[in-house]
Amino acid sequence: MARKPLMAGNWKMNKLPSEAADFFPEFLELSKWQKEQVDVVFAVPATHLDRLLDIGEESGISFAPQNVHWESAGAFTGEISIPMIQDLGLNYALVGHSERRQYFAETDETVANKVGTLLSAKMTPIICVGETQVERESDKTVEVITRQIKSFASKLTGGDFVVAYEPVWAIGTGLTASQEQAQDVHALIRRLLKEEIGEQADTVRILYGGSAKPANISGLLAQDDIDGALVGGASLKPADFAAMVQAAMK
Ligand SMILES: O=C[C@H](O)COP(=O)(O)O
Repeated sequence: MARKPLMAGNWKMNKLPSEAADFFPEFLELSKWQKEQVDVVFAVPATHLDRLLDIGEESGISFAPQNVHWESAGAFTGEISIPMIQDLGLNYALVGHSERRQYFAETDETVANKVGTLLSAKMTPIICVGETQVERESDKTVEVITRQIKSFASKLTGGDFVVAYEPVWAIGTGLTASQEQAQDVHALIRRLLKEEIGEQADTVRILYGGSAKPANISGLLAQDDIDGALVGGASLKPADFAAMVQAAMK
């Protein structure tokens, strides 16, 4: 089944709000991005979102928060709600990134709650899963990915969502999963989704993340179940991310 590729940048905690807009003219010029061919999303710090609305409107780029809370409002100091994001007119939100799981005590349960609230709000979660180096070396990759996918499966009651497979050992390390390693886990994720949601699993986009860059993106995108990428470091450089979006248009 042909799925429209999705190239997502994750800026993490980088760039100042006043610098953010400067990125896009160069990116658009270099990428010659055709929005009919590839979707482009940038997950940026929440402080940047409001400033980027005009660029999103003019270009068709989607902007997204890197995290949201599952409750709609209340006494949750420091958190951002899904209605706040929707009020800006945004559609995507990143959830369950391994850095949130590792440093901010995000659990399978909180990820599932966020997925449920986003889907109820008709938004599109980009749900991150992935094993650590210790888990891979002890042959626990299948077990961990299965647990993570099943943890939010009961929330998948309709609506669009994206899964990002990010082996934790490949994030920001320069180590990339080989095309075969990545394809094996992507195929596993699609099989697990099929058990939960049937044939709709064939329409779900599964992104690869972990030291994806211009030099390795084409090989990854050539795999049957790799429908795009979630890109950290290389998404901070207009020329690098432009080259990756171009690779996804071929
Ligand atoms: O969300 C993006 C990932 O954590 C990948 O980051 P990276 O491309 O810098 O390895």
